[in-house]
Amino acid sequence: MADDVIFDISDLSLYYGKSRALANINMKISARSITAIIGPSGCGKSTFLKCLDRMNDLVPGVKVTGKVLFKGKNIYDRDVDVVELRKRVGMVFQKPNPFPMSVYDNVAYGPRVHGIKDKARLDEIVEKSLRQAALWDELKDRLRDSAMSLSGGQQQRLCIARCLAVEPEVLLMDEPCSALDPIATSKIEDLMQRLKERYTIVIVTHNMQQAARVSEKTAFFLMGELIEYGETRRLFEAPQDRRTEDYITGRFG
Ligand SMILES: Nc1ncnc2c1ncn2[C@@H]1O[C@H](COP(=O)(O)OP(=O)(O)OP(=O)(O)O)[C@@H](O)[C@H]1O
Repeated sequence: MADDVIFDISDLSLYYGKSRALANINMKISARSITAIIGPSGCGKSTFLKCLDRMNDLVPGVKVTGKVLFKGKNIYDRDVDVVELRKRVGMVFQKPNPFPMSVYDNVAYGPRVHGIKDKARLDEIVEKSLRQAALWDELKDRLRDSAMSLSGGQQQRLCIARCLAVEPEVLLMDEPCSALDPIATSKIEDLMQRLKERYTIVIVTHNMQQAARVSEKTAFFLMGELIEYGETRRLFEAPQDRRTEDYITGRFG
């Protein structure tokens, strides 16, 4: 359904200096669904993800060509406010990276930066965000504790809550479970299933079982190219490209 497309990417290429890390990517990402990005190390998964909120702008010598339409507007246009873009498109990283401050202050950080000062309003946002991240019951009596005292899985859900606090539309997740044990991983996966009713999620994962479990669509990247993209079940059960088949059956990667 065309009206469900939130990102429409065309002819996207990215160069680090002279070296091309992404080559002519064409891809449409559906709203309120989970899209998984898979592929061997160095194929450009993280680079691609970072193109969706212009995090690559921070790397010196980067050149991006092509278009990334977010709800119809090219985010690489000159008039785009990158701070506003990153509010709408949040990022969760591989290693949980809470700020060295209390649980409450971590979640209130973004809203405060965006000008919300009222204590009652902040309390409300913190509770709502922690509830959405399935952390409220665990942490409601520890709001003043340091975020660094939480377990790795709790820290990662706190980072998700911190993203949700500024009411984004998209969550980009770069291997969000790679530092977590299976129980914490399954909590994050459950959480993603609940969040996709309201948010668009794009997840980079090395774990093909995870891609198969959580996502509606999967994109397979190889050496900066998008080799195959489609419905997750179809891609894993009946890959159309030999290279996809080789990768998912473990023949290389
Ligand atoms: N800041 C950078 N400067 C120069 N080259 C970079 C930079 N970041 C990534 N690259 C190169 O771009 C290519 C793609 O890297 P990227 O991190 O996107 O791959 P990946 O698929 O996410 O890898 P992994 O699964 O190992 O995290 C690699 O060859 C990498 O060395």
